Amino acid sequence: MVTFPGSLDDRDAARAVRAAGGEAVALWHADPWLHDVDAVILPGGFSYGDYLRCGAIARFSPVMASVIDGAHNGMPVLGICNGFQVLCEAHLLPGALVRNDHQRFVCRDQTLRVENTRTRWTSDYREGQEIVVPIKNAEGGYVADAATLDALEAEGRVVARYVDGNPNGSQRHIAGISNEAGNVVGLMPHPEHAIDALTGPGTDGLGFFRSLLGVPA
Ligand SMILES: NC(=O)CC[C@H](N)C(=O)O
Repeated sequence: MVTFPGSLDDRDAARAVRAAGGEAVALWHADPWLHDVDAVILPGGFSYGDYLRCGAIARFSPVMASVIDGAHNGMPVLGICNGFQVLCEAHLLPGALVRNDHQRFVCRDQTLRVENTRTRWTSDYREGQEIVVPIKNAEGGYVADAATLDALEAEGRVVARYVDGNPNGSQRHIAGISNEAGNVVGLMPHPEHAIDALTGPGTDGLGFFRSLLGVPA
């Protein structure tokens, strides 16, 4: 997983990878070499202090040129929260994330419905499964033009949707989407904070990391 200046959840993402049975490799924003990893996670946080727009500066980090190349060649990439913002800024995913409609930072446990299990990051879930993971952001409202939203729905690329209330005004309650090939996924809530019943709302988040490893539930 990549650390940008201002990343916050890189170590939790690494811990989630290890908890799922994988090996976590630390990547640095200024180093374009991906160290032969099999997949990349862009973690949550406040890359470059959220200046300009969340993710807008991180998108130009040296490492992102390699991530973009890899993503186009089928490498699995998961962007969590700030990572989702970076993926949209990098045009690996369509649309944008804007300030929450209520203009406040939100931090709570959130129920999601997993809508698409045919991605590299969601195959461990059942279609329609409801999971609870934390959400914590200021700019989490997913927006796109109507044609893009219709295409995402028609192609089954809405990966997860908010249930029990929309925490940020996201259009069509979208919590996460994938690219056409399903190797790139962006998710606003934080599955890496729900991998240990002792500290999280449960272990529902582990499925994202297990999916990648093909570990059966
Ligand atoms: N938890 C996060 O990754 C926060 C993302 C971003 N800094 C925001 O507030 O929207």
